[in-house]
Amino acid sequence: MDKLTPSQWKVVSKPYEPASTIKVIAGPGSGKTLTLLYKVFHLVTVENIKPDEILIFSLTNKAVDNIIENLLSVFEDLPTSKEIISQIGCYTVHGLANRIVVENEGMINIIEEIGWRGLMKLLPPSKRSPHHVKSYKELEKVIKDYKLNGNMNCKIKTKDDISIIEKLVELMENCKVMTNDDLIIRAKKYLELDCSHSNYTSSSFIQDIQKKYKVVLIDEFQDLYPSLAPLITTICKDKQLIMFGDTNQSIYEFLGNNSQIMSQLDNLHPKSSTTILKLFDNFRSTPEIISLASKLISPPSRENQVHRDTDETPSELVRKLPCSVSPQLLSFDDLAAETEFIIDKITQLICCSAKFSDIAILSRTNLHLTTLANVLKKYGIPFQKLKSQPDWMDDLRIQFLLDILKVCSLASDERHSREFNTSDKWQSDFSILVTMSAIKGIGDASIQALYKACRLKNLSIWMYLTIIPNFEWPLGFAIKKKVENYTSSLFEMIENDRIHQLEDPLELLEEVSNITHKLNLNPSYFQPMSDSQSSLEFKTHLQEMAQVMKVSKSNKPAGVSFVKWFLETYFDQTMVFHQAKQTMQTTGPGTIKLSTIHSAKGLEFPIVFLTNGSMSNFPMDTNALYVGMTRARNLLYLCNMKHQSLASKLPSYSRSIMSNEPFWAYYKQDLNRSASETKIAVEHNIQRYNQLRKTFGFYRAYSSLRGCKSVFRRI
Ligand SMILES: Nc1ncnc2c1ncn2[C@@H]1O[C@H](COP(=O)(O)OP(=O)(O)OP(=O)(O)O)[C@@H](O)[C@H]1O
Repeated sequence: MDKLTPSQWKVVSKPYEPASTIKVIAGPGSGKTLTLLYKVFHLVTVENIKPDEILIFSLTNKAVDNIIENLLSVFEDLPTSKEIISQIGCYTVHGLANRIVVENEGMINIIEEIGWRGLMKLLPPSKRSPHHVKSYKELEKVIKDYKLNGNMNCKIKTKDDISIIEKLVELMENCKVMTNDDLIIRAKKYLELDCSHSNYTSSSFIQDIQKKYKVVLIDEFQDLYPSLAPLITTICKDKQLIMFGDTNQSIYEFLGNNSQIMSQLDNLHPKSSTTILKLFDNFRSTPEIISLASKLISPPSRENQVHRDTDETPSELVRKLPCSVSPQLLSFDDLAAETEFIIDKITQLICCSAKFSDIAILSRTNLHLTTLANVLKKYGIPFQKLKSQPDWMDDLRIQFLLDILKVCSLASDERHSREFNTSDKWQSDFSILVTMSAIKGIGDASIQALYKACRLKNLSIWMYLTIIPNFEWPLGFAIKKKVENYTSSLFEMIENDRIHQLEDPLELLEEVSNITHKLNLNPSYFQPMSDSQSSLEFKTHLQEMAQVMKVSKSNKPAGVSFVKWFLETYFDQTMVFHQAKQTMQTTGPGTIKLSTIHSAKGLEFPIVFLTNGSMSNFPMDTNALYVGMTRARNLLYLCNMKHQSLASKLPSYSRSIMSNEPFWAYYKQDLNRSASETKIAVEHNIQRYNQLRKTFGFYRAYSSLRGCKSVFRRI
């Protein structure tokens, strides 16, 4: 721990005190995460706080992954390190809420794109006009507004409209379909249920939160938004709350103003038990990068100023020496010119001392990253997309398979409880509507007529289809045939309870894929997945899903059906698996990282390309730009970045990066790499680059690159 600075040590050594708050304000690269990790170490080894009395949470999976991974190295010298870490509670806010709700309600559905599209089918055509709700995204917003405010979005205002939305909300309720906001509200409700006033026995996790945890650490407090406040304040009250953050890196303002929740957290414990500390240093970026990035942020406000108790002064801000290369601001006429510049620059860097794994390309949109990924692929440059969740979970075809699994599992449960009037009797409806909506030829009118008939008979859709003779169904002959095909494809799984007998993940996946194959699905429902790479991509995603199923199988408790266990826990299991896989990938030959700025939060890279993509006419949000810039340790290239604070401060080109030997010596030292052979290599590197430049055909791009010609001439 001797490497901690005095200001970091001040945070770490502050004694444990119940019902108190330590707020640590810390700029990018100041060692916030490192200090949090050592704080946990100190709590366990010096303050006698047990690991299972510590709860850490953050908003993003990335931040949580980062903490878990680094805790291992902080505790590695202790013989029981793995055991200690497994006892510390480390969650995203939604992961924690999910655990509370699932422990109390069993399987729930967090609604995704395919679910919203299914719900959209229940809107009468007249309500799907530009004057009403024209896309599933709009429906999502209308329902969110309705649930939050009880009143309607301006597009839906008549009584008739309201009753339609009410019915959709009721369907969601019955089928335990939740948005992320619902999840948070529901978790808070369970936390507040008082055992003494009801028959309710709180789950073990709730008891842990209420009674066991003594210290709650929040990383990246600037990411919290107002609707999380009730849950978070309930969890943190009367514990020692230690929170780390930097308001300049607040990039979730679209979810609500961070200052609202912060004022509630700031006032959670009495002022006399609240300490504000600050970390000053920047260990990450070169002074050149920091100097440009600091132009974006306003000077610290009085409240955030140096705390009386700190030993250091802000003048100690930058720990690294100048590197002699300034960040470069470039503008391009079109996307092709920008991407060719990036490829050319990567070629130069790789021909010097950089590895692919040193480089990150950050953009604000996923769409732009996909374009860049295609270009990298074309040039054979290895890359990896950093995502908050793995690609397979975003694949609509996989979401469909998961929905079929849910139909089978839930409808089979309903079959068991037919005699009893349990609340579970409707739960399969949502997944049935979603999956039926994807079948070729079953139109919205049929779906609506069927759903209405089920409501009239007070039966779930599956019960209606299996109990009521088909001549009573309010459907035309051709549609009846399709619906019959649907029920007969699923019949064996549900009515004979085969779904709960299948214990082998691959067998289960095979059977459910066969069912899907029989359903004659409408390919347009799964757009934009219909291109030539699509089936290869699907195969990869299926393999990844199968791997997660195997992990799930390996930790399934006895006496629970595999499908139930998998559906309840696959989200958490996937995250563990995803994280392990990303760590493994860093040890290979190296890949360039592609990431949105949001997904790159909390990470650092030796070289960063920050691009605004096709949004070049729109200035980037200041905080997002600040976060992006401060991910870079040594080299920063800003492409098409329009911002008032940067425009007039365009630095001139630095000398060619390839022949800048002092820089490469600096670079290797910064990354603890051997400094030998730098000198001999320069000529050779330039030759190698020239060869690659010819192979890649950069001369063609040369004429279309504006502002970059000078770089080529100097080589
Ligand atoms: N006391 C220290 N001595 C040497 N290096 C340090 C020290 N503290 C932090 N670092 C290094 O500084 C870099 C940034 O640290 P860290 O990732 O913890 O910063 P952060 O404040 O969480 O940044 P951000 O807010 O941008 O996520 C890391 O490479 C870390 O190892």
